[in-house]
Amino acid sequence: MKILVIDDDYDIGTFFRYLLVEQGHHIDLAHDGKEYERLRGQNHLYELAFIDLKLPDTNGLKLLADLKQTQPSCRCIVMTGYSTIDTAVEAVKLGAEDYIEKPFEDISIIEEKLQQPKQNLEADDQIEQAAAQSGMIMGTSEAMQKVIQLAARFAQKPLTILIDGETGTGKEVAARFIHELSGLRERPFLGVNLGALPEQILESELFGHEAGAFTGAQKMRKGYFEMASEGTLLLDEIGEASLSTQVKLLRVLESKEFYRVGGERPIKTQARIIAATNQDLHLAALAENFREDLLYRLDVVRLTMPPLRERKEDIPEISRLILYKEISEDAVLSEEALETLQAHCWPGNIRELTNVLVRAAAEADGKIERRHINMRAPVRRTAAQNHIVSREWLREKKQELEEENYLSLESIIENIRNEEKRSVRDIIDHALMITRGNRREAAEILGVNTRKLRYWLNE
Ligand SMILES: Nc1ncnc2c1ncn2[C@@H]1O[C@H](COP(=O)(O)OP(=O)(O)OP(=O)(O)O)[C@@H](O)[C@H]1O
Repeated sequence: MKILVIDDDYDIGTFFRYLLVEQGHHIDLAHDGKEYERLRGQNHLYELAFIDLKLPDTNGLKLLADLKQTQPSCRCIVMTGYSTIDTAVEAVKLGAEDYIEKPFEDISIIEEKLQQPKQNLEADDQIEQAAAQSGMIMGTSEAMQKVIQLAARFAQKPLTILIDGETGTGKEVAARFIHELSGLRERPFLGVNLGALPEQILESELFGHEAGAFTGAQKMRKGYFEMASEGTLLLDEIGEASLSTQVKLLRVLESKEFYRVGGERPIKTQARIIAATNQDLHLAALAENFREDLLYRLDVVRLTMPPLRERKEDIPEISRLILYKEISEDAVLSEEALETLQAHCWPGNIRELTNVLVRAAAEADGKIERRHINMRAPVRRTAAQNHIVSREWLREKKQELEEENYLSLESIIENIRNEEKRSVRDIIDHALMITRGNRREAAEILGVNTRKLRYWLNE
């Protein structure tokens, strides 16, 4: 095999040469960017490259990107110290097959890389299987394929994964998918919704409690961290966690240890943590509603689930499979019905699509036509709508509101509008501040395109 090793440490070069030449491989060494350029000029074709990320005259990521561009079939493994794990994650996103940490604990990890990787077919099979087990419909859209590839690359690494995306996009399904792919599938997968429980109950749910820790705690009980130990723990709706829960989570992520409520003995956890949120945690951190240090711990690998409106080509397959699963294999959609589904913007994403399909199937009792598709979820009527609204009642309400605020209705509305504008401006200002005025990056943080941001700025 023809192998390229890029590392400024001469000892590492010697080590590789000794190991690889002895096994009959051909090896080229580059100690910096300049030597890489020289080899590049000689048009060698490599099957495998080991690339150190820290080089004296350039960045290993740059060389990796160049190598992947000029020789896409060359498998690249980056070498990194644990402190540069973020860069290693970046490298995998750029196309590196894997990263290995230096110093090498034993050489088997390098020898493993000398074997041909698992056939793509086999890897594809594993992905299909994990999708089936987790109930994830993958579709073929580019947006979703990117997420799946990224998930597959990181599933087996002991890294924390943050999954974000709008409500109903399948964050929980994706977490199960990762668990299935991770090699932990025989171990437990547990999910806990951090927004659903009051603070004190949540603490004992997460960490467990000792017998007698509080009134009613008659027996010792294990918490999620303990039950999921060695498996996967999904911290769902992490953006809803109170600041004090955030502190406790940070402590566990840092030390891999926790105490049961009322306990004195630290308990170790190996649980692989996946966090999910539909909030922009970076904005929440800016507003000081989310701890930055915790965000940094969680946001090692981020998967952003695409909204359904950005994967409209997947709607036929998703609809067909949902109907098959939820209704029957005979339930079918007419062409027009499908067109209607593809034209909708789906603010509630796949959850909303499921509800719409189930309602339509109930109404159609056979082939689903356009007329059976009703996007609007049943709207809960407000008190005012149920009231037989009289002029009298309206006048009274208006008066009540104006007296409460010491202002006319018109001024109240004006104030609300100004207040809204001010908070939007604050958010945009902050986004520009942390990106040092880079509009493209700021727009990315805010989840809009640069044209929209420009429009907002003009506004
Ligand atoms: N890719 C998918 N394949 C099949 N079903 C999906 C997919 N994505 C979402 N769903 C279905 O949509 C519903 C919502 O999914 P899920 O709970 O994973 O979304 P979520 O992003 O975690 O939502 P929320 O933020 O509101 O908790 C579930 O019924 C789930 O089965």
